[in-house]
Amino acid sequence: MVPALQLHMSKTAMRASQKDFESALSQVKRLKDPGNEVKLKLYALYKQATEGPCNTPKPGVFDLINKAKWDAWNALGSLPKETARQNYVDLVSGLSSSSDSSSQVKPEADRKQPGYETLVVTSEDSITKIMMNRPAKKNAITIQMYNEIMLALKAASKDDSAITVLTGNGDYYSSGNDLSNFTDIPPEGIEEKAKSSAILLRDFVDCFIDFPKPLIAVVNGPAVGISVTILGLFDTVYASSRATFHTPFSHLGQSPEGCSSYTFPKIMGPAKAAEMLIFGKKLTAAEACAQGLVTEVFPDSTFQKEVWTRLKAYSKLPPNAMRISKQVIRNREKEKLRAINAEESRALQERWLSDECTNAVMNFLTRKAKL
Ligand SMILES: CCCCC/C=C/C(=O)SCCNC(=O)CCNC(=O)[C@H](O)C(C)(C)COP(=O)(O)OP(=O)(O)OC[C@H]1O[C@@H](n2cnc3c(N)ncnc32)[C@H](O)[C@@H]1OP(=O)(O)O
Repeated sequence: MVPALQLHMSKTAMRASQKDFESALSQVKRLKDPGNEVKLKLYALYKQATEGPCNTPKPGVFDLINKAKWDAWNALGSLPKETARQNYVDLVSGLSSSSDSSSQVKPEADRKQPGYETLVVTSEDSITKIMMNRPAKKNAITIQMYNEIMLALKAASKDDSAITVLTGNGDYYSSGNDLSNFTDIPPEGIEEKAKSSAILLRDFVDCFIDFPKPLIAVVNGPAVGISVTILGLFDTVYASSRATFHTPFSHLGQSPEGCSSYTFPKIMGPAKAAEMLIFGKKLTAAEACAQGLVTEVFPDSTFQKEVWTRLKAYSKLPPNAMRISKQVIRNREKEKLRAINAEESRALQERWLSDECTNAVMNFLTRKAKL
């Protein structure tokens, strides 16, 4: 870029940002109480934007409020003042843009793409959003929903959106595989059912392995089973503080899928992965974040606003650069992931024929067992 033009552009951007910052400062006074976590975030960004990195002495352990403020500011490290100012403006605009603070999203009937019964698929602001839409069944994934998610991902890989999001409608992200999928046995028998389910599973997970654009999970509530395991194939995972992460495979007489037998030990180390995948330990959002499965946790009260503000900003980045970056990060693992997916699907095909699995599913369907 011509240096003079570059200088002009950056000065304009900084001036605009300073103006936005001042208006955000007055806007923030009119907001209803956004809760302590957001207030701390606002405080930290304000201090960073106006004074730069925190270099004041750390308050004593009993000075709880000032220590919390200092920690929040100090956590921003050497974030540049301009970026802090911009983040402050984005956060305030997200907080003001909608008065709806609930985690339930109303399906956007007017903008939704036709042809899906179990999903609401929308494309707006260079973001394709695929929302699982069986809230009364906790977004349990039926055979139809697996097929529709694959269709939606294939369409999103070719549309002009820059990023793609998977999320859930209602209080759950997803309760995983719909256990009544196992009851629809074809005339060819149970072996045939297990075989076709293994093929479906392999094809479904391959779609995530091969997805070419940045893929983001917006985990709006508890996540179970396959909705958790495939998170290792996403590029970013944002979670509400209400979300939990649970893979009760042994309880169900089953074994891990979604390449989690490979991605989880890689992400969180073998010992933590084994506790989740073998013993079914349920993680809170904070624990999942500490272990690297989740990118960032947001307070439930501001989850939708904060996440969508962030995603709208990301979706404005150059789309080709984002795609190439993803390829560079992921491509060398693709063949390996496909082989792991095939192996996990084969193991499950056998598990689905076991007494352990049949009894666990029957117990759930006859309401003798719940997680
Ligand atoms: C073909 C490819 C296979 C890939 C392999 C995948 C494996 C997995 O994903 S394993 C994980 C399977 N999921 C589960 O085991 C979860 C089972 N569900 C539960 O334990 C509970 O429903 C709950 C803890 C998720 C929620 O409990 P609660 O808040 O008490 O709500 P309800 O149980 O009353 O649920 C409301 C409604 O939704 C139905 N439902 C919820 N989850 C599922 C599910 N996974 N499969 C089928 N149906 C589900 C539940 O039966 C209720 O229905 P109604 O009784 O008709 O209201």
